[in-house]
Amino acid sequence: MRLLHTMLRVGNLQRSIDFYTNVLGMQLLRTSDNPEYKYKLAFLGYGRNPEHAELELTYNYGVESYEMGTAYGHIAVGVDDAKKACDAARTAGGAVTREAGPVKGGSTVIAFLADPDGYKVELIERPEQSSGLHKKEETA
Ligand SMILES: C[C@@H](O)C(=O)SC[C@H](NC(=O)CC[C@H](N)C(=O)O)C(=O)NCC(=O)O
Ligand code: NI
Repeated sequence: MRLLHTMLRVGNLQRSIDFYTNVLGMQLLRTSDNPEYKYKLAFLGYGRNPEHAELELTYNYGVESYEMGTAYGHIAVGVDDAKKACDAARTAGGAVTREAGPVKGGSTVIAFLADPDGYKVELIERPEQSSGLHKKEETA
């Protein structure tokens, strides 16, 4: 098996496409429209399945917002420099909700953005080289 995508329901498809491309540097991979069932899809990412997991954005005709609830956490994006990524995000109109800094209880530098619908996006600095998100992290 392999992880293919994560789906988020959004209130304005182009607004979200603009965010994930202009602010987070993703590619718009494909879109589709399903008039029978009244929804549109956009797939974005840093590459295509199966090598890269993708983000699936779903727009339901006429639905401009959703209750975020308390269950959703975040999607995470690896970056070379979290502070620079936050500065670039701000310049591109993105909202930084947690400035770059070590994760609580660890040394890996993280930051958080909010996308146009309020979904949180975690930026993790050089996850491949990080000494661990938490002091007592153990590889399973
Ligand atoms: C392309 C594939 O990755 C999909 O996820 S499409 C699956 C399809 N999605 C929708 O219907 C989206 C609109 C829906 N109103 C929603 O908000 O989820 C889906 O869930 N189909 C259900 C089925 O039983 O086919
Ligand atoms: Ni899907």
